[in-house]
Amino acid sequence: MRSLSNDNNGTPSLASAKSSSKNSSTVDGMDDAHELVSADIIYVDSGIISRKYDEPLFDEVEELLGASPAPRPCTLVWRDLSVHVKLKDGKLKRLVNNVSGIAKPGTLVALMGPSGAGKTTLMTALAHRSPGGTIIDGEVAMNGVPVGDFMHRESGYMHQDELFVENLTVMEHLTIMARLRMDRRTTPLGRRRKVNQLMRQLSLYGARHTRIGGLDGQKTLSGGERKRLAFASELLIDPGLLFCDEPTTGLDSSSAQKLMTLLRASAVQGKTVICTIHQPSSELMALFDKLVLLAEGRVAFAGNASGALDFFESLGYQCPITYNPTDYFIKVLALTPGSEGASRQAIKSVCDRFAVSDAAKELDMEIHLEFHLMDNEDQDLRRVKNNNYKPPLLHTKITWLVYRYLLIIIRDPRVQFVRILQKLAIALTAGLCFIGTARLTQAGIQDVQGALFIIIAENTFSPMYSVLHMFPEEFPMLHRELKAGLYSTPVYYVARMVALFPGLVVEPALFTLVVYWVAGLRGTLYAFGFTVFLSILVLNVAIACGSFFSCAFGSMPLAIAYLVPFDYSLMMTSGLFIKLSTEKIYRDTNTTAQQGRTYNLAALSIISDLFQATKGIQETL
Ligand SMILES: Nc1ncnc2c1ncn2[C@@H]1O[C@H](COP(=O)(O)OP(=O)(O)OP(=O)(O)O)[C@@H](O)[C@H]1O
Repeated sequence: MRSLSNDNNGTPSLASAKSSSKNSSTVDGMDDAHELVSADIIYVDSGIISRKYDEPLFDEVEELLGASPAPRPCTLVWRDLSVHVKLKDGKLKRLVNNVSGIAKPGTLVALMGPSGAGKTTLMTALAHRSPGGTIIDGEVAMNGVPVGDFMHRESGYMHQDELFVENLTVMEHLTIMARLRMDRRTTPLGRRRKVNQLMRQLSLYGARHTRIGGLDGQKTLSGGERKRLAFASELLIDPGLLFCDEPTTGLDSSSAQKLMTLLRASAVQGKTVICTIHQPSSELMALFDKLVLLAEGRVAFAGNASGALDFFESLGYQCPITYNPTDYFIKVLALTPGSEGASRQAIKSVCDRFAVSDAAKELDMEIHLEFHLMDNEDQDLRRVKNNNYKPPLLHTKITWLVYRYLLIIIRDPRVQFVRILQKLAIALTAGLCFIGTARLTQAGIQDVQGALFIIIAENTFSPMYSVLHMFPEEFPMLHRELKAGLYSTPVYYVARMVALFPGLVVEPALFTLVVYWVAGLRGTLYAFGFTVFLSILVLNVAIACGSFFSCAFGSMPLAIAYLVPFDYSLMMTSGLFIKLSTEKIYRDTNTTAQQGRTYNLAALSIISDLFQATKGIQETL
């Protein structure tokens, strides 16, 4: 019988890395020090997969992840877990179907299955990070406590597609994350040490001043470095439980190996690591302790990787000698194009057979025991134990978020410079048009009105449209950070607005100053000050209006489509073009109108315009 093993001694990859790492420094040596060589992992015909971690391998773990204190042991257990989403037509779609499992401290669990099997859905449900609109049935508990918001501080979650504020450097990102995530009792020195330690351990120290995304032509982080940075961000709080969604996707085999070795090291340290992974090589697979195979939202196998070969063989699925076993399992569990019905039947049969297998019964017993212990223990006491974490204070979060947004604004001086130049150019052009004409005489009254209109219009339309992209661009990261419990929506909003504030004052003041002075409007301090004050207010209202539309419609094209008829109607009725007092009164002549209800014609036309435009846009979209 064929099976997988690490090496002839049953000694895993980390141990094999030890000798080679002796000559290299911890900082830069990690890249070559901890690589597995293919000779370390071979197929053997012993009949049993004998990959064991007999030795705790603390030396190697320390080299990889430093001498941090052992994490709090975390046992995650889930029973009869089903996940549904509500579709647009109101129907429920089941993505995960009645699955149960357990992940214990010090184990690295592989969650595998064909694309669309429900791996990410299951993992987000276990991590208490499911997107809104998801309906979860069943039980999930960590260390005997049903999962809840505490999962944000007790667990780390590495997403499949990592999102960063691209303008920041590695060090800035980690420093800000440390301020937003770490316990508020940690001293500044402790935080700095942690950030530096993680950068060294994850080979990011050399790139600490490199921008994550950078501008054209600047050096930016590689795919592997980005993944390691995401990993470092999660390790800041030393979570006992780590979820990793396809951490190796997009990496070459060497970078994937390094990252998986780090995850292995985390597990050896005592963490519980659950990781979805797509078709890992035999070398990578050898790093996992447990394998969970999902298909069509159901468990097709759960247990030691060795057992999977035996289980599939017992069903008549003999893995060809030339095949990587994990590739073979996925092939068996994937839908075959053209014969989906037969594939579904075969998958159902595998899942049904696993449900009544000895491995499943053993697993059930373990799970029941965990829940039984949970029922018999004082949950309040457990909660108190879990609640040792003190989150950063509100003002700390706001301050560091403001710092982050200010960095984004000033990081791209070219844009700021061009914006200021543009403002000055428009102000000069407008002002020059009114030189010598904007006098407070009967002849000059139209020009004064024109100059004032330019001041108001420039402080309304361009700022209103310039913020439309802001929220839709930030939504993905905002959602993720809200889900991770880093801050709340009001904290985000306050920080965003505070960061915008300098621009909200400087820009209108500068513009008004130039137009006012060049056009030669009334030269008293009071008149000038009052005009600047009104421009600032107008600009703030415009920004608020733009923000509202960008939040309400979620995408820039949609927000523009709704905003144009809205601001057009407001402009028409602003009093400059039509005096409201001269507008006709519309009197409704039907029954209810006879009671004397009157409507302003302009207001009606705005509403009707808006509805027409909205209808047209919705039809187009
Ligand atoms: N909000 C949703 N509405 C409808 N279907 C959804 C929704 N979210 C996920 N699905 C469907 O649920 C199934 C499982 O999705 P999930 O992302 O968990 O799969 P996965 O196993 O992680 O796949 P992959 O390996 O490709 O990332 C997929 O068929 C997906 O299309």
